[in-house]
Amino acid sequence: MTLDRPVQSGIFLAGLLVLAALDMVFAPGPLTQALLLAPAVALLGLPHGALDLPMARVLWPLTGAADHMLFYGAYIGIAGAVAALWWLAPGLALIAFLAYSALHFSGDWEMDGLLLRIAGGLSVIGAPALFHVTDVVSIFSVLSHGVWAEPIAYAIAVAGLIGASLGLIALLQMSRHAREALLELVGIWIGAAILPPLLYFIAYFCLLHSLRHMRDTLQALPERKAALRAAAGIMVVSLLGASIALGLFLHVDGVDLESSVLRVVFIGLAALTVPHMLLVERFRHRRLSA
Ligand SMILES: CC1=C(/C=C/C(C)=C/C=C/C(C)=C/C=C/C=C(C)/C=C/C=C(C)/C=C/C2=C(C)CCCC2(C)C)C(C)(C)CCC1
Ligand SMILES: [Fe+2]
Repeated sequence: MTLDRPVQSGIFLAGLLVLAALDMVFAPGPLTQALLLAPAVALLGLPHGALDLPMARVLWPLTGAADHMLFYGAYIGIAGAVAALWWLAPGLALIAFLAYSALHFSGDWEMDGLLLRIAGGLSVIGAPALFHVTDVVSIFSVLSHGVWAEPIAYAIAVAGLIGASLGLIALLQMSRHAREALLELVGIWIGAAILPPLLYFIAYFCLLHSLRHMRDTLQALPERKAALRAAAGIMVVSLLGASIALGLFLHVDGVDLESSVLRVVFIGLAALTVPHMLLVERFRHRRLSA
């Protein structure tokens, strides 16, 4: 299966339709949404990061156990430093998370030129806050323990507006790239408008970002079967880590289930994103200059 661009856009749009139908029929509350988010991210989102190990093996000659230990240590060390920032300065950590996420997600439109790249990155993060600011503020409050949740949500709504304006400018230029990106950007804006933020995030992150990244990375890796085997091992370790973190929040901290799930998912992703981004950008450069 080649999973070309029209297929990728189609999977995303079909996912949005399914989630919209689910939302209309069952109207899941915040706890159910969080309980849908966790397995979706675990099954469809985490694997794209699990390919970081095979990617690193292409970037550096990780031959023996010592090289691997060094890589794991650096990866977990960086992720741990980000998690510590959430502990020490949750408001700052949330701002940084949203900023570097917009940058990372903009890579999904890398092939469409700078204007659409910025439009995509800002729209993904800002669109839900523009339509559902109260829901976004309450999720941010859980993540940042209430610190700056409201101004941050309003700030990303403004970023979303800028993203939409840049997208419109790009569309008016009517380039081939703009036409290809059009369906995805329209999907993002309609999805963010009609779906609760967490369901919208499942559709974008699991069905567009993660699938596109996995397809591009697997195509660029020399040995796909070995890469998938390595990624499977990493998945097992990551899921074990996430379960331990969830248990700690629930039993040691006594936080309720919904808040615990939101923290494990988003703070976990925030921590993994920094080493993930560093690797992805390096790999991208290598691919482009090859
Ligand atoms: C290799 C390795 C590993 C693993 C790793 C992994 C597995 C990774 C992953 C990674 C990943 C997987 C990443 C991801 C990312 C994500 C992101 C970046 C996200 C973001 C998000 C956001 C930003 C959101 C926002 C919001 C909210 C929160 C609410 C609603 C609304 C909105 C949507 C706006 C380990 C550690 C084991 C070891 C060492 C080595
Ligand atoms: Fe990613």
